[in-house]
Amino acid sequence: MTVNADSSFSIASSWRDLPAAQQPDYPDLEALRAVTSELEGYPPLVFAGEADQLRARLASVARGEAFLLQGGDCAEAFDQVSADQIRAKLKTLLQMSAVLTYAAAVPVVKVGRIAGQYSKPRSKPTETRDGVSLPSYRGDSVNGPEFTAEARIPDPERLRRMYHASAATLNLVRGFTTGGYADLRQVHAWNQDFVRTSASGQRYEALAREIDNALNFMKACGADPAEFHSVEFYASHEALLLDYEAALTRVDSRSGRLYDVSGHMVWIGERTRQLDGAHIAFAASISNPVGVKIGPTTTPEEALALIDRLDPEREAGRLTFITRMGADRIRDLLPPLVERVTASGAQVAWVCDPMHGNTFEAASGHKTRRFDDVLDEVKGFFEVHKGLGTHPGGIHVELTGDDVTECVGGGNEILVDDLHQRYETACDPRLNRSQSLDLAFLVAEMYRG
Ligand SMILES: O=C[C@H](O)[C@H](O)COP(=O)(O)O
Ligand SMILES: C=C(OP(=O)(O)O)C(=O)O
Repeated sequence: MTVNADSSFSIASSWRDLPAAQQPDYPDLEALRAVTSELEGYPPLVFAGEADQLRARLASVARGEAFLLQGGDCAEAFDQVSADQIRAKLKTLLQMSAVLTYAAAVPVVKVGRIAGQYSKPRSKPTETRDGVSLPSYRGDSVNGPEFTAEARIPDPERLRRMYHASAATLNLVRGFTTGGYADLRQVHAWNQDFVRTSASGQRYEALAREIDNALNFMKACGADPAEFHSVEFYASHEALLLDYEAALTRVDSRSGRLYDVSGHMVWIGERTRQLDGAHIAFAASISNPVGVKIGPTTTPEEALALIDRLDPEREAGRLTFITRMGADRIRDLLPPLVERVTASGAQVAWVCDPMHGNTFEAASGHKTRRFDDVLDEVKGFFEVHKGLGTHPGGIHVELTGDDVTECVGGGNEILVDDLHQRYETACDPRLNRSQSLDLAFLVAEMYRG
């Protein structure tokens, strides 16, 4: 949408008159206003031109020419903004991307759930422990995870901390991805601490040797393109807290369009994608590429209505549908959606989130997911698209670079009894590094097949 600077405020805030689900109940609205008006004056975290570039990359995904790898924490946490944590996540994504690019021979668009993924929609407004009920933890951008009444009060100061944590993360990500660390000649270095202990690390090492040989061959032929020395990497998060997202929405001086400069891509979650709600109105007002989570209750009519609202011009790259049906339902629920959307002429990118439809609570009380279910949902996703002749455009996964024990199964099998060992997520269970690499190898096989 093109606007002039004067009217941008009213358009960026048109969502304010609409019902907004999952917003914090701030006790002090004056304090909220003070923080958001400061945020309005802060520098953008990303540039509109970068968001446009990602939009062009996602258009390739929608057209069947590239594959999206989108992944990162379920919930980032302020106390985990450290070089080690950020490097570990990036390393995992780079390794997965190397596997997919080389083994599936497809360009991979790399997008982190990173530098802004601090807000969580919750199923229940309260959490009860030993008979005591407190407001649910909604991500570090809202309240604290500690189970005390004080920590659970929504505090607008946390929005400012989210901005700074995102800026620091993005700064390091930019350094790593353009400053030599992501050079393809580092394929072995990304695996260094991993190869001896894990089967997936060893499998990766064999693939890295092949990549090395290919690079040497190309160099000997005189080809050493710039693309091998840095990577394009983009940041995304759920646009959940509309006060924050709106405060970071600006008019692009080049085009007069509105962009949410808190991240390159934002998505609207399964719990906030109401057609007449504030989140969809907000997403419709910005020009970033946007995603929408599509869960098992989505009807083809709803999917088409979402396209009308968010992608009225039917431009490839603008809209990504991130499906999260559950392994046992995807084969039944996805085909009618894909068929109707394809028949409508829309060019959405279809991406599979195999995490959110497969969560269960173990007897120990840990929320977990079975690696086999995750894999089966991705398999179902590929089967459906193969059957319909459409493009399985990518995966969207919750993962970490650390050796956590949050999801069960995988090559280095984690048992239900192991979950307590390193269960560190702030919200939902993530694949660890070994499980993430296992998944990348299996997805590469499916893609090739
Ligand atoms: O990550 C997604 C949601 O925030 C999460 O699944 C909600 O979890 P809950 O059902 O425990 O609230
Ligand atoms: C909340 C999330 O997912 P969904 O909206 O699909 O439940 C998420 O991806 O963090």
